[in-house]
Amino acid sequence: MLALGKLLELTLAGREPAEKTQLTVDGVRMRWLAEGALEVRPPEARDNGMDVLLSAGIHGNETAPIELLDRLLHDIARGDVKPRARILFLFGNPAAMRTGARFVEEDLNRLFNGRHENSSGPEALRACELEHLAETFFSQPDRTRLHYDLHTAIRGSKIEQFALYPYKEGRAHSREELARLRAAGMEAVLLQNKPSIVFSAYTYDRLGVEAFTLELGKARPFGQNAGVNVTRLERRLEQIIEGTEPPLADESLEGLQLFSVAREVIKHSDAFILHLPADVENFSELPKGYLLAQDTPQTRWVIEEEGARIIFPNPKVKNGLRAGMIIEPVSSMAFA
Ligand SMILES: O=C(O)CCC(=O)N[C@@H](CCC(=O)O)C(=O)O
Ligand SMILES: [Zn+2]
Repeated sequence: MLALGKLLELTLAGREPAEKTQLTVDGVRMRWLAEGALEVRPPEARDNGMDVLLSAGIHGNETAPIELLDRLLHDIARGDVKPRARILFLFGNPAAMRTGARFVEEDLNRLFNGRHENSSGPEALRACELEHLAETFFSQPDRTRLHYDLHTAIRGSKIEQFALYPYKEGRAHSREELARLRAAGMEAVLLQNKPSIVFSAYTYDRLGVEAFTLELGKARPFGQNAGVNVTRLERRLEQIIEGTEPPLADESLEGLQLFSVAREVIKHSDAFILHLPADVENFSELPKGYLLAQDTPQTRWVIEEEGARIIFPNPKVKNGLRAGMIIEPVSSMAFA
């Protein structure tokens, strides 16, 4: 296999490849761009006009998606997968991946859309670099643009695999993309209703990409991901890359649950208390009237929404950051 197919090995070892560009037997060009960043380009005659950014390891301890991208890249380097799309593979936070930690100094996925400018640690520099890599990759005109930022969650979940769909004022969420997510095995989509500072929100908002954060299961160390079933996503990614995907208009949304964000719970101070058990699962239901969290001075989050659920509860985040999201169901009729 071509040495550049071993991007994960290079990244974990903190090494640069001796040769920065290599060609597969099928004439697919692989180009190492920076640490954890590799561009794959089909021969011009085979290029189908699609640009796909696949990122993982934005949180260093979320290894199942990293292993998935590693397998895809091996298959391309061996010539077993023959891309018709241009692809940018990104391993987001190599330093955190090397230590198996979510981050080194601060959460990389809270530093996009300009937030990195207020900070100077390793993650701020990396967020800036990732923005530039994505911007350059998506700078070619008149191409179809897709970004899947792959994650696993800190806790278990009542709905195992789901996507978060960023928001931009005046831009509609796409039914075809929802159908593609369903076909890729996602069981739910959370439709955001305000701008955000995560990586997928940057590519969606600033670069006009159809972009999503995908949650694939529970975070575990390398080699311990047998419980995270990414088969449907992996097959779909191969189809997207090879340009063999069935027409999206024919795909149904059946089985896809839709939610929207009712409220974000922001931790303001060290006095923040979250009234949930430590092992609560994502998508757990919250009854009306329930005191979910409190903070000073006199800030209380009491559940008012019908059918409310919690995702990503985390009282340990830094002050000023999201400590959970209260979400509510949305009818899929809007996309009928
Ligand atoms: O399990 C958790 O609490 C966090 C899992 C995770 O990393 N989720 C992403 C979601 C990004 C988004 O809002 O699109 C994150 O929190 O960065
Ligand atoms: Zn994550």
